[in-house]
Amino acid sequence: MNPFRIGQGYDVHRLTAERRLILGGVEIPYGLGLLGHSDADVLLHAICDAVLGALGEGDIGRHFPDTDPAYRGISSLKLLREVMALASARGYRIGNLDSTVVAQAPRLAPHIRAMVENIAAACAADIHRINIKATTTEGLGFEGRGEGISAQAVVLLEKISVSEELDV
Ligand SMILES: Nc1ccn([C@@H]2O[C@H](COP(=O)(O)O)[C@@H](O)[C@H]2O)c(=O)n1
Ligand SMILES: C[C@@]1(CO)OP(=O)(O)OP(=O)(O)OC[C@H]1O
Repeated sequence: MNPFRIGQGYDVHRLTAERRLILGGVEIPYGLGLLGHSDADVLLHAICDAVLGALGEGDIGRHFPDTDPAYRGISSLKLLREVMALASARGYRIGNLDSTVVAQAPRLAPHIRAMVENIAAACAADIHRINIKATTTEGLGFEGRGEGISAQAVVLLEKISVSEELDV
């Protein structure tokens, strides 16, 4: 049985007026927010896709269709918890998770710790297993023009050993 599974995820959402900006489950004060069927948390969507990829379970749209009213406005932390329940049912937990948010603005550094804590809690993982980076594109491309925000994530899932499950 393979003790490790690796996955990657990528997502983009458009910035628009009259939406709140939510990244990593943290509401960030900004004049614009991300457009989507859910809360459009682009970072959590990339992470969900990375976990689903590691499990060989397709992508977020397959599990939570954007045609289903049940997911309208939903907190993406709930989606991440559901994805992690699937991982746990298969006997996997987060080995480590690394991610990058690409945003020209706002400045995300002051919010990274709260995002890490939210993601660690949703994944039932130690905060030291979760890393979030932020970068601008120096004004280049759609993120640089402030039209949208993208995020990328890579996750390593590790098999929970039987002895650990039994706590012996
Ligand atoms: N939205 C952002 C983008 C970047 N940061 C922080 O600034 C550092 C430098 O970014 P560059 O794009 O100029 O390389 C970056 O490493 C982040 O720490 C940020 O907080 N919010
Ligand atoms: C998260 C879901 C939930 O319906 O909707 P959106 O917020 O539109 O996000 P996107 O990444 O475009 O598609 C995935 C959907 O599963």
